[in-house]
Amino acid sequence: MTLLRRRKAREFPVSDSELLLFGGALRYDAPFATHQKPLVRMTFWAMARQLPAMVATVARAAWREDPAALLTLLGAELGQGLTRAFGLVAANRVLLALFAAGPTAERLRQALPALLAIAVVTAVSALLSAVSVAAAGQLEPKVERVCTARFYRSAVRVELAALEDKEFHRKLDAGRFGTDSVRLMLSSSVTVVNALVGLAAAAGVLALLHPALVGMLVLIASPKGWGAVVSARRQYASRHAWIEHRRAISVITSTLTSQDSAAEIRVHGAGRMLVDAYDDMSGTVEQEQRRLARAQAATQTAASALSGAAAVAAYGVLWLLLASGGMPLAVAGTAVIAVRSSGASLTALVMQVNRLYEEAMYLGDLEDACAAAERHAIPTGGAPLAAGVTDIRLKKVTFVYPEAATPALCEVTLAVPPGKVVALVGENGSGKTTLSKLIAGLYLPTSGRLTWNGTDVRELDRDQLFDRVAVLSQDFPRWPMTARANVHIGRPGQRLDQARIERAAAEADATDVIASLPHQWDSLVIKGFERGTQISGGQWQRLGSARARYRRAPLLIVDEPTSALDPKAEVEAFQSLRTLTDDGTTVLLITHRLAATATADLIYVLDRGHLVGEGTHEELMAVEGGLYRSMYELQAAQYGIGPDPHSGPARRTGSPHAQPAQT
Ligand SMILES: Nc1ncnc2c1ncn2[C@@H]1O[C@H](COP(=O)(O)OP(=O)(O)OP(=O)(O)O)[C@@H](O)[C@H]1O
Repeated sequence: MTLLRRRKAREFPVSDSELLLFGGALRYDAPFATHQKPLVRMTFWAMARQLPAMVATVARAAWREDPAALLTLLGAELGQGLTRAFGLVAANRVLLALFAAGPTAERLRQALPALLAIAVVTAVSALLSAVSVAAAGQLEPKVERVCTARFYRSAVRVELAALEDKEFHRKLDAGRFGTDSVRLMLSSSVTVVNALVGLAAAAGVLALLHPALVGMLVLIASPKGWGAVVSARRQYASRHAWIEHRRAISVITSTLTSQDSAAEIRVHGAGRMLVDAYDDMSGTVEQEQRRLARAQAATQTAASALSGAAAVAAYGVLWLLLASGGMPLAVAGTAVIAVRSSGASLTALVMQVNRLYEEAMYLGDLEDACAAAERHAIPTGGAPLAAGVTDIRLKKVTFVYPEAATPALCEVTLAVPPGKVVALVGENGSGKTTLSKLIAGLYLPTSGRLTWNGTDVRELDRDQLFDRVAVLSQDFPRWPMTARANVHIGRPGQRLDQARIERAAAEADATDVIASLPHQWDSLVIKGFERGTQISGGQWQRLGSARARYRRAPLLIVDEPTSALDPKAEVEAFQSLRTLTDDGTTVLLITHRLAATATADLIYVLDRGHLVGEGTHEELMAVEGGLYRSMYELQAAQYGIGPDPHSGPARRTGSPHAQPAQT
């Protein structure tokens, strides 16, 4: 340990190919990587000092989930320690009987009860070991499941605004790597406890037999312990170093057989260059492994030599004690057995302390992430929201993204009348998507008031609000599941209803897409798996639309719902949106296709976060020099159409906002 502590952290060579292809070693940018350097620099004894705290952390987690299993596990481990102590005492009795004076048959008869005791103790120890394995098997997955579920449950309830904070996001991301740490720590803790109890049992028995024997145990075991610590630390540091080279190798080799790079690999000759790079990088790994093996062999030899010298010294003292009559032969024999069995416990202890310390860091991340996620959680409960109605109003709503210099929305005042198609238009970055996210309750206004049915969104029960909203965003999730599950996940709280799924697909014009899949609804819409297939962007858009329709929410927010559709499908998609209002659904439509917004009941025009116009298409077109009119005319000129698009069915009602508010 001192050896590694005194030396500066070893720099491992980077191959020429890594320099050429990656500009140096290929290091992760992931949050867990930040632990690797401190871990390698940490001394063994500093880690060992934290051992009680680490074992206590994992014991607390286990106690919370299954106290009975934890007690069984502890009992079994302590019991094994006791059986080891009894075993040594019994071995001592056997040796006493065997070394006593008298005929051999008599001595054997005298040793028989102790021999039987050894057999019983061995059986009990095996039984306790089985109990320990069973209890650990019950406890480990349970503790892992509960910790993981707690983390993900907290993570999915975090306010969207909190996720904008890079530091918070990093913390949350780091938590993911701690989800299996608690299980690994539990298993390491069991080994550590087992080794400690074993060592304590051996030391206790030896102290009872003769105080000098404890010193002898320490003397012989110390060089072995030193060797184990140095080897474990070196192996650990080396693994972290060559893992970077391994990673670089696997990044390269994965491209060699990939379909995406197949053409360039052949035509450009990239394959030859990458295979040569593989050779070069593997050489670096081999070199590091050779160095490690030589260093480990040297340490092992030094530890064995020291241990041998210590053994000679200790056995010399033993000889003197025996010769002077200060110690019976049987006691010396027992000491030899105890020393030999303690060696294995010591090595296991050293190996697991490193492991425990590393996992404790990840578990610390998990605890931090859960605590942070709970601090930023969307509140549960709040004012109830009446069913169905979607009377939504914004009064002087301003919204600034965390860490943003300027507001995304400035003092926006508008109303979303129920059962209408309301369009949000404006140039890129004008605030349309942000506004829709505020209406959906995903962000809370920085200032101003946003109400649903007269209640401020800050006071509302947000779960009830979410329940009233369906979202079809530009970048809607493409779930790596079956086509059926991709639609059903739109309303996961209700029982899967195949007839409703098919209706939603028909409304979204997705029936033909499903029919064309190799296993229809059971097809996995992800490539590389059995029943898996890849579908096009437009087909995905229809599946996403089916999901939003399956949800059947009073407010449907659609953000560029047709960007991947062909022209015919696009016209049909906009027409079918209008039919949704038949059953009172409010549609909030965000699109740059102004021919489609022209048929909306009400259009809001945004410009750099400000509301600069509202009204029907005709009203907004009547505003000379207005933003809407200029945008529309620009698009119309491209397609050669006039001011009245007639591209979809006419609105069935007049404008709810007769006053154009172009500013
Ligand atoms: N997560 C974010 N963090 C910080 N700023 C953001 C974030 N999302 C959007 N913005 C900024 O807020 C402003 C409004 O963006 P928003 O996405 O609402 O515009 P948009 O009108 O929907 O644009 P587009 O037509 O390109 O989809 C832009 O200046 C954008 O850069």
